[in-house]
Amino acid sequence: MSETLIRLTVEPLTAEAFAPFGDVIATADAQRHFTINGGNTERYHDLARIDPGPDGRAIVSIFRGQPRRLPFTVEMMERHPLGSQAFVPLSGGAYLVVVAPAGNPPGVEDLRVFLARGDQGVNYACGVWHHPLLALDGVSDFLVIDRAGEGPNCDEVRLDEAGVIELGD
Ligand SMILES: NC(=O)N[C@@H](O)C(=O)O
Ligand code: NI
Repeated sequence: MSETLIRLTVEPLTAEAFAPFGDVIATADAQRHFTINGGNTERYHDLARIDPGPDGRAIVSIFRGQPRRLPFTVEMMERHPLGSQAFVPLSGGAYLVVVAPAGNPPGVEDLRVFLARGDQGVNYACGVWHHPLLALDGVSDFLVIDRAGEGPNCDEVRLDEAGVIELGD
């Protein structure tokens, strides 16, 4: 395995940029919102395509992530071939999202890195490669919606070349 460490570019998370990988769950990106409850509440409607697959069941969990130290070296990626996986921050801190298109195992050149705000969630579409949770600002809770059911639903790959994430210039 090469010892090359490539510095990865970090992009701000936007629905447009993330569209090839899934959905951004945020009020600012709602295609549709409307007032309910007699005017008390605004519903930001249908923000993500939750896909537990034909034989699965959507479940809701909470992940309590320890903060990652920067610079962070991305050495592996994973995917869930049988269902989507959504992360919605509950603690309000920023976090990192590292993804690559579904399909063949990615190389470091295929990685996209996004810095997500604490008011943005993400939903990885079925089979999209991603790095496991990368919380930044302290111990962080995330509501997670993904699949329970039969069959292996987590493939992991090690990258031939690692990528390094640093924030700031
Ligand atoms: N393994 C697990 O449930 N977590 C990962 O899928 C992840 O994306 O954090
Ligand atoms: Ni995952």
